[in-house]
Amino acid sequence: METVIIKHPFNKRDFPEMVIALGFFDGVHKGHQEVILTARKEAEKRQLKCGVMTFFPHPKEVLRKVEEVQYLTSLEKKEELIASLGVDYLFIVEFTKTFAELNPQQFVDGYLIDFNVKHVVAGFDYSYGRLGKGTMETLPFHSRNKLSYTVVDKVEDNGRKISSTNIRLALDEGDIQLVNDYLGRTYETEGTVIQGEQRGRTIGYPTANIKSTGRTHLPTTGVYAVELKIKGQWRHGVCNVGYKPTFHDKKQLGLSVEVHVFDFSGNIYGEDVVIRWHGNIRSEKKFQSVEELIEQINNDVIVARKILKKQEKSTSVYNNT
Ligand SMILES: Cc1cc2nc3c(=O)[nH]c(=O)nc-3n(C[C@H](O)[C@H](O)[C@H](O)COP(=O)(O)O)c2cc1C
Ligand SMILES: Nc1ncnc2c1ncn2[C@@H]1O[C@H](COP(=O)(O)OP(=O)(O)OP(=O)(O)O)[C@@H](O)[C@H]1O
Repeated sequence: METVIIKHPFNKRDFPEMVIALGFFDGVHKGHQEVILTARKEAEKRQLKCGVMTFFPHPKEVLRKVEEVQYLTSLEKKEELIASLGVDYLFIVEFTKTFAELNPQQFVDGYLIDFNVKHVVAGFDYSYGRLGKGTMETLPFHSRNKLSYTVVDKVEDNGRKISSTNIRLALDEGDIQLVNDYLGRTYETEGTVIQGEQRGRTIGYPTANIKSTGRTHLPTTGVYAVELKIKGQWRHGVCNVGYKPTFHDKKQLGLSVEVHVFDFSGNIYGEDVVIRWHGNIRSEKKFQSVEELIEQINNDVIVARKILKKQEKSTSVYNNT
């Protein structure tokens, strides 16, 4: 797959005729996979190349609908996932205020027709152009019938749309099961191991304190069964996301993410790591004594091992790397 970064206005380049899937695609969840795989099928049918057009940063952020978007996938991860779906071209269009001002006609002319797009695929709720005024139904009009299109029906779960927004809400509720169901793979976040307070080892549970890379959407505070990829190897563990209320009255130190890796010792400060989130165990609590906390962690480890053993039997194709 070739990735092409587009800054508006861009220097026109010749591309082969193609079918294109349109959307932001944060998380590359099951709904997105359906859209992209439909584009691939349409491309094969027409013997054309298959492209995906996405944007960066998130339009909601540029249009100030939200202060900051916490992403489900970094740009690199999104690229990797889209490539694994057999796409030929990924266009990452820099989303700026000027780009957002393009009306539907200008978007269709400048970003679809000029890219040699012949057929467009998007979901049932996709819109484009200034104020989202262009829809799939207006595409023949705006393209003077040069473009045909396929609309993908809503991919849903119990009547609820599988969407990036609903996955973020599930993370905010610590519902990892739902997150992973919607993604069709296990949720991952990237980070670096940093220095903690060095207390972990004194209570018998040394932890790797992890600072997330970029603007990652973390699960809410609580204890989780996880895998941690260290130096290329996946290891089982248990993770606490929180403020350690047993030791700190207020949220003094900010949010910490720490993983106790089972049967592991070694200095990993400064290492880049990946956390794979497998299941929620409980909420974070303030304990009256360190002994009570240790007793609870002993139990967390047992529960985490059970969850991880169970998931090993049902590993998704995405989880092989
Ligand atoms: C599995 C696990 C569960 C934890 N649960 C809690 C908790 O419920 N409440 C709390 O105050 N701290 C909890 N902690 C955080 C410990 O207080 C923390 O690991 C310890 O203070 C060491 O921190 P440090 O690595 O920054 O030195 C948990 C840690 C782990 C590994
Ligand atoms: N559940 C779904 N079923 C069918 N198409 C979908 C689904 N979710 C997204 N799409 C389509 O995938 C493309 C990318 O959508 P987009 O990036 O807006 O995802 P989203 O999950 O709807 O995001 P958000 O929650 O931010 O609205 C669009 O064409 C959109 O219509």
